[in-house]
Amino acid sequence: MATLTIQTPDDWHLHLRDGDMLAETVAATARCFHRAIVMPNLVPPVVNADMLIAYRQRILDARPEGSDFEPLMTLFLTNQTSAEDIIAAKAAGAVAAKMYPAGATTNSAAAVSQLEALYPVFEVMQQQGMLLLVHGEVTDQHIDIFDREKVFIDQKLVPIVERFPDLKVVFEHITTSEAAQFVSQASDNIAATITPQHLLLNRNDLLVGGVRPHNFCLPVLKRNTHQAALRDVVKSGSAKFFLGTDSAPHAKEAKENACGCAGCYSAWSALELYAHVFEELGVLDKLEGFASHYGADFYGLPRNTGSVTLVREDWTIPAEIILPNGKPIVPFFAGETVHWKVQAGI
Ligand SMILES: NC(=O)N[C@@H](CC(=O)O)C(=O)O
Ligand SMILES: [Zn+2]
Ligand SMILES: [Zn+2]
Repeated sequence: MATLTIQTPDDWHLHLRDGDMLAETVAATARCFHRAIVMPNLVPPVVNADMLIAYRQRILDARPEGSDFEPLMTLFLTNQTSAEDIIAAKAAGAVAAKMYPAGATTNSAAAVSQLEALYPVFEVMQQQGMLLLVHGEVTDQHIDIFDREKVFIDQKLVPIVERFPDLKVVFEHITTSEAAQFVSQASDNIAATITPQHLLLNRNDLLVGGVRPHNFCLPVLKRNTHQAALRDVVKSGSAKFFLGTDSAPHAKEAKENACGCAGCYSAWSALELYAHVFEELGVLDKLEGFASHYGADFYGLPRNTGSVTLVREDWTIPAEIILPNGKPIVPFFAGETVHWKVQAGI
């Protein structure tokens, strides 16, 4: 049987949620990832050091027996975030701060409405060596949803990168050829995460033959030429692009809804789906760099010491997962057959 062993990977973009959900989400990620960058878009969001410390503890408490999973915490930027907040968050162990344009995505109502007003905060982050993570979409009513990432680059990201050349920026969950090109050509302080869904799917998978709410995430899936551009950059093996699942669970009833939530719960199959893509591209040998090396290197953290083995074996992603509160979640790719499986018990 074919197997593939790689250094233990990390997930550089993850939503664990809170409360009851943590028992499910922490275990699902800890089955193969040692660390994860934990997104702060709770309700209310994680806006200060005290909230960050308390949230981190709730995550640690939810770890399965024997797990050494390590959450890497992030601060949610708002119009009110101050230099002191950044310094306190850093002292509390935050590795990054997350910038959502207000209203861009799930639970971002409290986020930033005037990006330029945050420049003094970026200045302090640059000094402190704290990374800036961005959800890169503008929110202007008149900008088409398929163009929101591209416009964000020109209007928002280029000025930030020019003004703060020493600030490390992760352009999260990129979805377009423009973003792939921008990051490729930018300085070494700019990198990007790529999700499994944006490598596997394009907007036909969202809309042809009926609306597929479980393929709906933000930034929304784009046309196949953009998907191809993302596949090209991972195929190239560039260290500027690394694994960030953006696994983002929502209750089934919130996804299968007249106003369905954005987010794909991919933690059950994420590493396997990346392996599937890398195999299709004929570059399985490049999975380890993408999943286990480049993210840690960019964040300035040590690479993991353990290893994870994937076995080439067909299995089917469950149709539903029942949460401790009895509510079902439909995982990403539910009912589909995946050809790789992470070996259990490592
Ligand atoms: N990606 C998504 O579609 N949703 C994320 C938020 C985000 O990462 O933008 C969520 O928190 O549900
Ligand atoms: Zn986002
Ligand atoms: Zn996300």
